[in-house]
Amino acid sequence: MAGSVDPDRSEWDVIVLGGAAAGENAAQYATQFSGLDAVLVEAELLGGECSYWACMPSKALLRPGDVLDSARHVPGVAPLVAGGTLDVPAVLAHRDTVVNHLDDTSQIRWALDTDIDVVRGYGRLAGERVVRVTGPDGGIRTLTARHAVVIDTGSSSAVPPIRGLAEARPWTSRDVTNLHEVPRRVVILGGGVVACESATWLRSLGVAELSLVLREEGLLPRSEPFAGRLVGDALTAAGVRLLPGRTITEVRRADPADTGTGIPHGGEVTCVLDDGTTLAADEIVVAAGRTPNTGDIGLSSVGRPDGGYLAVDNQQCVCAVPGRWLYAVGDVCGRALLTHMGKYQARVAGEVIAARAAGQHPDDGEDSPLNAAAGHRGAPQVTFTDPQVGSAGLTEREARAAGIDVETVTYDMAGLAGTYVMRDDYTGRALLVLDRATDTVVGATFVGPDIADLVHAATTAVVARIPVPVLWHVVPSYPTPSEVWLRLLETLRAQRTQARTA
Ligand SMILES: Cc1cc2nc3c(=O)[nH]c(=O)nc-3n(C[C@H](O)[C@H](O)[C@H](O)COP(=O)(O)OP(=O)(O)OC[C@H]3O[C@@H](n4cnc5c(N)ncnc54)[C@H](O)[C@@H]3O)c2cc1C
Ligand SMILES: NC(=O)c1ccc[n+]([C@@H]2O[C@H](COP(=O)([O-])OP(=O)(O)OC[C@H]3O[C@@H](n4cnc5c(N)ncnc54)[C@H](O)[C@@H]3O)[C@@H](O)[C@H]2O)c1
Repeated sequence: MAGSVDPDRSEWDVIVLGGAAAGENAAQYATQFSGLDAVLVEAELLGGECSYWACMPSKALLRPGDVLDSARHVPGVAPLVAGGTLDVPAVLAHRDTVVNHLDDTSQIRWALDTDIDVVRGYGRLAGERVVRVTGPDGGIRTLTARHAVVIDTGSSSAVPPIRGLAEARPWTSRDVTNLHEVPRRVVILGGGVVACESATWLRSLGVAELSLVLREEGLLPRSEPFAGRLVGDALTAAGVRLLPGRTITEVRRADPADTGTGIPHGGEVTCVLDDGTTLAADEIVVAAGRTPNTGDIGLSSVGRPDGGYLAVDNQQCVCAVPGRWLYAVGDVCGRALLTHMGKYQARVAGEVIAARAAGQHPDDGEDSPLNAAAGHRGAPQVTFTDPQVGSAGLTEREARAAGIDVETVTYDMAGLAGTYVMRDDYTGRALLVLDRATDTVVGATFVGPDIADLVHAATTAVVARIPVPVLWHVVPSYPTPSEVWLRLLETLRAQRTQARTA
């Protein structure tokens, strides 16, 4: 579907460069009650990476394996699924439905229904409040913003400079989320979130030989160490080979080919490891972090270096650009590479833009609704592995690095009535990180099946700085996994009593 606009129009109040979910939110929040108008400039598909090549397809691929595994551990249900495997074509067809068959018609319709215009093409800044767009036909349009430009150009898979790797045309997150053929043997480079989630669905879809090569000693290096251990134990039990403390030094593929997204990009791949051993596979997946899409968006035209993450203040205004007209939201800021955090930043940026356009000077005090510091204090994340890993706020390591007087408390998630009735093999653990000085929770991590929804309570506790004595009055329902909060408080009290009497 084409964009909406009069091809001769060249001026809007707000221009959003990059039409992912965060950019859509920035446009919506800037315009909805202000009388301002906005345009989204999008080079590929409105909705961005999350909708088509990241969160949504990955969760569609993970859910069937999760359900099957749960069923295998519920007495009375287990015999119904014994020996069963996933219907792979049906799983991939459902994934295609979830990504709208890579068609953004419904997103364009949402934008137009919300009175937000869309220009298709690749945009670059060309001076203060000016964006130059190269359209699909090669034509160039110059757009001017009366008030603000918001950058939401996102990030792409980083491909490390390993000899032969780029030439071998490895799968990136776009291929592994949009796979159309399941390779028999796969090597994954990386041990972070993309590596662990991809390993989980590839194994459930039937990859026979799956190896993870990670340079750290444990998986999920940004999480609490016990999270990586529990996910690693489960992957190993599922037959995945973990190669911790290893890197790939060279990749060889005789016949790399542009076969299309999610189809093996050629024949056999040979990976040479740093200990001299080799791994043969039908595909290699690079899951080695992200690179911000800032190398070719005209930053030098506004006095900023091309490339790298964009430093922003707590109202998402790009630092060191005079006049407070340039904002950035989402992965390009490098603050938290998560869809919900990008959208949160966008809500703040949009309202700040509307307020400033109305001649106001929006309060940027720490707990003001127009300051994004509070939300980042409790930033939540769920990694949809088996077991899931959910967290909010700081890890113990981060809290200590921030100079906090740290106290921790941990509890075995299997010791709860709510998890006991859930399945016959429940394994999990919870950890709270507390600030002794304020007696508040500054971080929390939960690991276990179906813990995703525990995280929001933790986010609330961290963001609202709820004191521990008040948390005693926040009563969890019985029998649910939320009872872990009560058990953590009881354990904390016992620890403190013991420390006083020791
Ligand atoms: C496999 C995978 C799974 C993930 N799962 C989750 C999850 O479950 N939950 C979660 O919260 N996060 C998840 N993430 C992270 C999430 O996808 C990103 O944080 C999110 O997509 C970032 O959104 P964004 O707004 O920064 O931009 P992006 O989604 O990266 O999109 C940027 C948009 O800008 C466009 N663009 C770029 N340059 C230009 C230009 N010059 N002109 C015009 N348009 C341009 C692009 O075409 C694109 O549409 C996952 C990531 C991956 C890789
Ligand atoms: N469920 C979710 O919320 C979800 C799911 C997927 C991705 N994401 C987001 O996407 C982002 C990207 O995920 P990711 O897993 O790619 O990144 P990551 O930062 O989580 O992990 C990157 C991994 O690659 C390794 N690595 C990096 N450079 C390397 C090199 N040169 N050689 C060898 N190994 C190297 C790192 O050591 C690490 O193990 C994350 O920040 C995450 O927030 C979120």
